[in-house]
Amino acid sequence: MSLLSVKNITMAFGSVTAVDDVSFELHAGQLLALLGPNGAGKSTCFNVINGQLRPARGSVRFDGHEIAGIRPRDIWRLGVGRTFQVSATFGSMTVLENVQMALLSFGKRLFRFWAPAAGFYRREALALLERVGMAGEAGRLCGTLSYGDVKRVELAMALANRPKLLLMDEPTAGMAPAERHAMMAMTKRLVREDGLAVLFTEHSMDIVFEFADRMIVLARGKLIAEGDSATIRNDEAVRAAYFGRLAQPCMSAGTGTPSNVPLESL
Ligand SMILES: Nc1ncnc2c1ncn2[C@@H]1O[C@H](COP(=O)(O)OP(=O)(O)OP(=O)(O)O)[C@@H](O)[C@H]1O
Repeated sequence: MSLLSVKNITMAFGSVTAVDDVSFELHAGQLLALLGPNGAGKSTCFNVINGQLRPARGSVRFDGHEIAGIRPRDIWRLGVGRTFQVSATFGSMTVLENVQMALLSFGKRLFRFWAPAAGFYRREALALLERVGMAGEAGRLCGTLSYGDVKRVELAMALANRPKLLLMDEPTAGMAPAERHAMMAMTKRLVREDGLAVLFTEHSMDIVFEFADRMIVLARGKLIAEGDSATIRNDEAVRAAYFGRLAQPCMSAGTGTPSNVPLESL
């Protein structure tokens, strides 16, 4: 059975239908890429799933619960985590303290009265940092880390909630090529080892084709294709609506780095 089942969701802003009757499924232990050109509706889809937007129509079922329209915090509590494009860490706190804060935030709901005695989850925080390859940097201030290392800490923080589903918004944006590769390899390991489900947006097609188990493609709010990399590469609708634009590689918003590589070169 699917962990996440999105059925016929529609979301409009005035006259713009940002997401138009979109349905897809995601299973535990899968890495699913949500693709589409700028303005296709990817962020809107994310925001519907994490509760920031209530869809006009449709259903979002997660782990046996209908979550469309319920509060983001309640969705988070059910096990939907999220990483953001903008940094969510405190630069003046250490790597360890940032992760301890995330654990405290989660722990409060389970051990509200025990939290002060919990040693601020030092051991648990170190274990999470170990998983993302950052235990050796535990004592450093987050503000002194490289961009790629901040992203690793953010991943550890997102894992503190023990999510079953992680939404990752352009996890490799702004990273150097080697960092991008390492980040996605680590994410894939978590997916395989923990049975985590990951839904991610990504403008770098080389990353998507290398790491995603499956991909879905939106164009002007509609889901136009779904499948593995071979299916997506050869899909005429995708080439026309999305990859056709790659003949002139565009720049990824905010990063100033080339966001796409031509389909022909993959
Ligand atoms: N809060 C809003 N108010 C009005 N229009 C919005 C709002 N959010 C999104 N839109 C519109 O909905 C459409 C889909 O936007 P969305 O941000 O979901 O696309 P996207 O695929 O995430 O784009 P990008 O890759 O550029 O982030 C766009 O036409 C956008 O202008």
